Amino acid sequence: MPSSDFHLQLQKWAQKYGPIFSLKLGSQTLVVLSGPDGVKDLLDKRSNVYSGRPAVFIREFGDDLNILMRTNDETWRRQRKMYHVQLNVNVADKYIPYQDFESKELLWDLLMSPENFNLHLKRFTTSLASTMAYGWRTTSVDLPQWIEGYAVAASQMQIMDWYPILRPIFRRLPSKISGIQDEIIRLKNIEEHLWFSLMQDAQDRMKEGEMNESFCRDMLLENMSEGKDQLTPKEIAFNAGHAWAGATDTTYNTLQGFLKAMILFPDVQREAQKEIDSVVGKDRLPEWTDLANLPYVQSCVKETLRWSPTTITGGMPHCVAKDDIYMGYRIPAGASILQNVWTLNSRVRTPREFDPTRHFEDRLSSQESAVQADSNKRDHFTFGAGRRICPGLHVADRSLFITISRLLWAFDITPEMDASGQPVPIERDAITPGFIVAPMPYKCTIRPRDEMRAKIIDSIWKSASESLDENDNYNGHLHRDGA
Ligand code: HEM
Repeated sequence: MPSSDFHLQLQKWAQKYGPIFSLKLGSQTLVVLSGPDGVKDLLDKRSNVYSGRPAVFIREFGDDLNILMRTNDETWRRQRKMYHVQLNVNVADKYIPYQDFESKELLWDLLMSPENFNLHLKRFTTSLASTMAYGWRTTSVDLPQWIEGYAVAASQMQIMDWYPILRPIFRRLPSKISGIQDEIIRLKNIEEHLWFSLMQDAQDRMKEGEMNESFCRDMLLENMSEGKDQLTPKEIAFNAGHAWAGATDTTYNTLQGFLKAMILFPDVQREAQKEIDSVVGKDRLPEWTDLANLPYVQSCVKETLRWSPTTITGGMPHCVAKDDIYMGYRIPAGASILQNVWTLNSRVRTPREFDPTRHFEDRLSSQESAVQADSNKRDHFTFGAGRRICPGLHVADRSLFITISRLLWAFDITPEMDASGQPVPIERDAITPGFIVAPMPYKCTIRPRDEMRAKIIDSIWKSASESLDENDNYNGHLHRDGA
């Protein structure tokens, strides 16, 4: 197993062994799907047996309420249903006022200090996620560090995933030898306390009559009505927390990929700006309602998700519930099923070219595209598949279109120049290691396209920020007015 560029090794193996092959990790089997048909035939069509999650060791600490990791049991079904009810295509528009507002601040931040573009993108995505999850904004980028702590602890314990037989021994190790167990318990306690206090805060604000929409508030309201699929308070607290976590890095990394593509493919940037100028004009920002009239920009969003997939191996593997046969191969019960997203997204002609025209005929939303009967026509595989497909994809579609169209309307995005006037080179395919990846840090120059646009950004942000209270938070009118 390579310690870096795992996706490239998977691609090589797919070229050698075909669209389905397996790896033996200790005593465990990992089946790798690298072709659209395998994804459709197994994860979609046989979703009754391919929708579990592998029993990774870290799940044994705490109550296993992280929906991404939980297997598809009764609790997952209720948790997932709540996501569906609150984030489906008919209700996803309720978050547009937040996307509108936060993207206005993003434009203004970039106007003021473009050299800090990465920090601004991070604040933007974190704040967007916290407003959608809880209804309050994040004005700084000091994220809870325990999320990263988890990733480190989980990777240190990977051997226990490959050899489950070692788990009882590991659990008996004195903490001064293992140390990791204590660290995980500490992180779990921090997490639990945080999710509960945030939910409590949402409840307090509801009592005070606050009107702002949020996933947490809407779950609490939904749960008050009679129904057989009630969630416990702890399940609500964890659902909200994991919506926040699920929405943050994914959107942040995807936007970093977009800016990088614009530097590397200036003709695409110009073409998209031309479309925006002819449809939207100079005097106003693009809106979600412009989607149908901006096919090239919508194609840029699709191409960003294809070209720079943050969930490069599908986020978290699925797990198969019983022995199965596919294309003559036996897939054993309990095997993990990994979506080789990098390879799946690279099956097009000239895959490392950022070419929105390949999506030009495809006006489908991410959800519609992901369930197309002809799986070869799917725009990309970055949101996963089957019953575990990302439930936040309608919200993500809106966040990405609103932000990308506005960045293109407002700015020219170009490479940074060195002292001799030459562009600082950027390695096209360099990405961070891990399972949720981002482009390796790069430099770029972001300038308003003209003086008038700079003035418009300034005045739009000034008037938007008038709707904030003394704590820089929404004052409750934001949603109702859509202002
Ligand atoms: C560009 C943005 C995003 C990308 C690329 C992305 C990608 C993914 C992927 C690949 C999965 C696993 C799918 C599978 O197992 O087949 C997933 C799961 C999930 N995503 Fe997203 N996501 C994004 C945004 C969001 C947002 C905005 C939210 C919430 C508002 C969200 C919430 C979740 C949740 C809760 C799960 C776990 C679902 C389950 O295991 O049943 N994601 N996402």
